[in-house]
Amino acid sequence: MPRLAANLSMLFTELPFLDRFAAAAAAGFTGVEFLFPYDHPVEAVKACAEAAGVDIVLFNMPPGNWGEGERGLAVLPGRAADFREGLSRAMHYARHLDVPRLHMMAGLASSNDAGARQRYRDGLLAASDIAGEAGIDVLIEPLNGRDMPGYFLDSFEMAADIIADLDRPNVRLQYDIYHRQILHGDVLRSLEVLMPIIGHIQIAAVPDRSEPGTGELDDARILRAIDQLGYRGWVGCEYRPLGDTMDGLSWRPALQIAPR
Ligand SMILES: O=C(O)C(=O)[C@H](O)CO
Ligand SMILES: [Mg+2]
Repeated sequence: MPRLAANLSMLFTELPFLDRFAAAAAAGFTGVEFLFPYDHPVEAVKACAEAAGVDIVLFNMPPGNWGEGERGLAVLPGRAADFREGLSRAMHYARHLDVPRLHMMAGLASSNDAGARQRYRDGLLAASDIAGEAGIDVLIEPLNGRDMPGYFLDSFEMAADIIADLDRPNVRLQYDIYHRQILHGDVLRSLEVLMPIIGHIQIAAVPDRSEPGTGELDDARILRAIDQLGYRGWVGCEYRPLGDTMDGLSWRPALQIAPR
């Protein structure tokens, strides 16, 4: 079964962020991911991950002013300098924390906007060049419009076309099962077709974004299919627990998932 990473931006939120690393390890996770580490000194994040003995497998590049509604800078006109500064900051954290992949959020714009598409392409090429020097992958993730209205990358087909067009081995797909089901459905077949470009997978039940096994999909069958397709990466548990995080982890044995 795939290796599960605890998303510390959604799980163990009963605790302060830096305490969540130890809680994830105590719950049997060997990997963690999160949205943004930038509110904390990189040395503190490193110390917590090392003390807990967990790998940090993914985090996001700075999204701009999240509180003001920004969800990525790449597509925004006039924000190239902010994007480059964010990329530099993400790289500092990724190098120091030995993190092999970064999610580059796109931002809010129409996917039909030619200027936004060009800015996005330029941003991905720059990120690919800089991250590639450190052996780091840059991931792009289609997000559904119910959770993120107006998000530029709102289609898995568009993401696959962009990845093919760039043809950069370190620009890969962040396949979030939750978004896939809401946007397109057809999860099992799309995992098979897209597997060659998948750099990371995330899971949450649909429609409540809760524990796997509590929604409309057969999450156990999906996780078995991911295994059978030969995926050896991580599956990020990016869900909102219905109650206490630890109580909710009973989904793992229920789906015959042993934390690895
Ligand atoms: O929203 C998601 O599913 C993500 O994984 C992004 O990184 C944050 O919005
Ligand atoms: Mg996701």
